[in-house]
Amino acid sequence: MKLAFLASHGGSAAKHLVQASREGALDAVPVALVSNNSTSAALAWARAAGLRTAHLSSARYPDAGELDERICSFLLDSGADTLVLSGYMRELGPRVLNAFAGRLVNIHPSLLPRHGGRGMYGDRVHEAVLAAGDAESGATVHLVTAGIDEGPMLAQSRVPVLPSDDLAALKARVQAVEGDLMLRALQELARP
Ligand SMILES: Nc1nc2c(c(=O)[nH]1)N[C@@H](CN(C=O)c1ccc(C(=O)N[C@@H](CCC(=O)O)C(=O)O)cc1)CN2
Ligand SMILES: NCC(=O)N[C@@H]1O[C@H](COP(=O)([O-])[O-])[C@@H](O)[C@H]1O
Repeated sequence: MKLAFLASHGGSAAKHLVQASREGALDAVPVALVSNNSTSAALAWARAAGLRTAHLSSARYPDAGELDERICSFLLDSGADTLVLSGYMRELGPRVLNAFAGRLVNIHPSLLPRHGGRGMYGDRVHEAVLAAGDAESGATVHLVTAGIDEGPMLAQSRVPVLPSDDLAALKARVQAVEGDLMLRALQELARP
């Protein structure tokens, strides 16, 4: 399995997968990372880890079709056969979706289908969980399809929501389970 990643910020799940690959816990070779954020920590650690990297964004390519093509070409040229979204905050276009159909996964910081869809990302998700008074939250790994967060779910990990929780506490508890959840999902995907 040749892994590529898309990340907008820290790319923590991607970093966990790279570490697992290096330690032999995942039969995969990380090859590339793309970010829409030129100052993202993900671009920095990916470069340091020897991955091919690119900054590809709507600011550089305002035409959505051209951006989709640029991302797709870069990923295919890297030799990637599997694509992981690790906190990527933009809608993927049809070229990337088609090129990696069935081998394209995303991690979302809630128990989908609750608190997902357009506009639901990052801290907004945890704020929605707290506002709804949910007794539990967690993370979901799902296959990525055209509709935002609508693809088939591959794995979920549940955490309690405590009465004392604020945004930071809930976010930290959810993020603490994301890396191993993504690893479990990729191990399943890698199985022959
Ligand atoms: N075609 C698809 N593209 C993406 C999917 C998907 O399922 N199908 N998943 C998302 C990941 N994601 C949540 O898991 C997500 C990310 C961002 C948004 C969103 O509303 N973004 C805003 C812009 C936010 C910003 O730039 O800071 C927007 O597009 O208006 C929703 C869900 C990734 N892509
Ligand atoms: N809808 C997508 C979404 O909200 N993804 C979430 O963004 C965070 C990225 O953090 P990171 O960049 O530090 O890994 C993660 O918690 C991930 O689940």
